[in-house]
Amino acid sequence: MTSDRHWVLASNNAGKIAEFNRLLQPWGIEVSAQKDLGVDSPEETATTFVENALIKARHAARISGLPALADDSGLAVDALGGAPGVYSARYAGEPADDDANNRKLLDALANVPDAKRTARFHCVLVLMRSAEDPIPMICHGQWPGRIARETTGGGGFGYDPLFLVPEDGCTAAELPAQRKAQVSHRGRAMAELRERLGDSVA
Ligand SMILES: O=P(O)(O)OP(=O)(O)OP(=O)(O)OC[C@H]1O[C@@H](n2cnc3c(O)ncnc32)[C@H](O)[C@@H]1O
Ligand SMILES: [Mg+2]
Repeated sequence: MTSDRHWVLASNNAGKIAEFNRLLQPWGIEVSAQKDLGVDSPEETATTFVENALIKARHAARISGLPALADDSGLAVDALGGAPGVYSARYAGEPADDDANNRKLLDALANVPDAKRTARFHCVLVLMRSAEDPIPMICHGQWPGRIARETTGGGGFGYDPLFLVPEDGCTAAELPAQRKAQVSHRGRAMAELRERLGDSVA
């Protein structure tokens, strides 16, 4: 297990970084966002969340010399055969634009009835103790929900304003940050990581 108390967070997404800072706060580990350590974003060339997360973690660990935590995540919509999936960030093209992605998703689902608008967020986390770590720790969280017919709410990021959370009766963008951190795909993956790290974190 890692004993290093300073990790690099291998993400450039401000929304994710805020969620990780909240989730990691009780762990007693200092976490730096990769850009604060001069680490750029690698190209996400793979077709799986797992491989893209490995690419991000390995790149950040190599350049920073620190243990690296990466998240590759996305929205899988059943009526679209799992799209946008690993391409969620660039669904409407590059550079990534959350509003354009949400508009494209609404257009794609325009003729899909409510009962068939089911979807889930996936989050794959990778923790690499070093760039050469031969046994990266890989955790997966999922969050089932439904795609709304219009955007609602100002919190979160990405597809949150379109993602209806059945138990809460609102979109993810309307949830308090603390609640999203508990129940989301990212929160669930982090809970798995926390459990597997056991006594090696506070
Ligand atoms: O690669 P990094 O730098 O971490 O940032 P990114 O935004 O490019 O991250 P991904 O490649 O993992 O793409 C994930 C996309 O999936 C969507 N997404 C993931 N988690 C989400 C969440 O909690 N709420 C809303 N949308 C989310 C959102 O569009 C993200 O841009
Ligand atoms: Mg990305």
